[in-house]
Amino acid sequence: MSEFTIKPKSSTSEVNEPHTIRRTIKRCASDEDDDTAFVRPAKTKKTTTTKKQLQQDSSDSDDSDDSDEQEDEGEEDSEDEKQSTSKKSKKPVPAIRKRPWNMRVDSGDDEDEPVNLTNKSKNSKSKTETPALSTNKSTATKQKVKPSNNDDSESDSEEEEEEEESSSEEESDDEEDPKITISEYKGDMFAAPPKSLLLHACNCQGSWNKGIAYAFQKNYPDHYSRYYAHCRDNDTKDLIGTCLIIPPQKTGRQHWVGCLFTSRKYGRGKDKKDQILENTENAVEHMVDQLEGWQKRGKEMPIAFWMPKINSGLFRVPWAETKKTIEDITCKGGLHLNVVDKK
Ligand SMILES: Nc1ncnc2c1ncn2[C@@H]1O[C@H](COP(=O)(O)OP(=O)(O)OC[C@H]2O[C@H](OP(=O)(O)O)[C@H](O)[C@@H]2O)[C@@H](O)[C@H]1O
Repeated sequence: MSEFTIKPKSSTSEVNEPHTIRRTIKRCASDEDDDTAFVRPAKTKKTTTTKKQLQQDSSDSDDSDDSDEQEDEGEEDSEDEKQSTSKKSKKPVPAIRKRPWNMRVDSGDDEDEPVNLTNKSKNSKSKTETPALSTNKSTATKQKVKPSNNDDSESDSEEEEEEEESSSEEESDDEEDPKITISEYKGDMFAAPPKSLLLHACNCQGSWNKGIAYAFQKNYPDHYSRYYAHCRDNDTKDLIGTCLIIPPQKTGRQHWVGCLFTSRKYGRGKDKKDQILENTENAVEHMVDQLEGWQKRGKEMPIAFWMPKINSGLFRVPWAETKKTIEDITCKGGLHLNVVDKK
C-alpha cells in the first residue's frame, strides 16, 4: 500500500482564502440556536505537513469569522430540516448484517488518528500483493513484449510460456470480486450502533452547514474539526474523489465518520451531476483501499457502514444513479452499506 502524503495548501487554494473560511464560520455562528458553532482554528503557517504533524495539528484554536457571502451561494436553511435531522428515531435499528469479510476487530494502536489522506494513487497496488479488500473494476490486459532474439523455435516456446502465464493471470483477474451491496431502510442514520461508520457526501471547502452535514456538525463537532483541518491543509484537487475516515472521537456517540468528497464546492458552485458520480466512485474506492490497509495492520475497524442517500438532496443527484455507481464497485470480501433515509 503506497504511503499517503499530505501536501500543504497552496496560497491560491480556496479553503485558505480568508473570505472562504469567514464565509463558513459566520454561517455557523449566525445560527441563533447554535451556540456551539465551531470556531475556525488559526491558520497554520505554510509548511510541509507530514501525516503525523497533521494529526497533531488538528487541535482547534479560536478565531472570529463572517460568512455572509456563503448565504448567497446556497439556498436558505430550513429550520425543520435542522430540527428533524437531530430527532431520535423511534424505529428499531435494522439488524446489522455480519461483516462480509473476516476483518479483525482489535484495538488499534492509534485509534485517534484520522486516516487516509489524499494520495491520489489510490489503487497503486503492487502486483505481488493479494489484497483482502481491493476495488477491481476492470481486468488490466497484459501487454505482451515480443522476445528480441532471432531463434524462432526459442521465441515460439517462450511465447507459449508467456501465453500460459498471461492466460492464468487473466483467469485470476476474471474471478469476479463481489460487488458492494446496499440495503435501504427508513429511519434516522444517527441511530446507528456505536462503532459504525457513518458516511456522507462532503464538499472540499470545509463546510458542513446545510442538510445532513449540518446535523453532523452539531452531533460530531470533533469530527467536524478534523474534516475542517483536512480541507484547510489540502488542495481541493487532491481532496476531490477521496474519502477521509475519522475514528470515534470524544463526542459523537462512538461513531466513525467517513467524508466522501463528491463535490469540490457547494450550493450553486457544486460540481455537475456526472462529475459528482465520478467523484463518488473514486471516493468509495478510496475508502475500500484504506479499510484494506487497516485490515492488514490489524487496526480497529468499523463494525458496520451506514449512510444517507448521499448526493440526493442539496447535490441534486438522483439517488438511483448514485446507488448504481456504488453497486458497480467490486471489492475483495465484499462490502455491505446500510442506507437509511428519514423520509
Ligand atoms: N438524519 C437523517 N437520517 C437519514 N437521512 C437524512 C437525515 N437528514 C437528511 N437525510 C437525507 O440525506 C440525503 C442527503 O441530504 P443532503 O442534501 O444533506 O446531502 P447531499 O449529499 O445531497 O449534499 C451534500 C452537501 O450538502 C451539505 O451542504 P453545505 O455544503 O454544508 O452547504 C454538505 O456540506 C454537502 O456540501 C437526503 O435525502 C436527506 O433527506
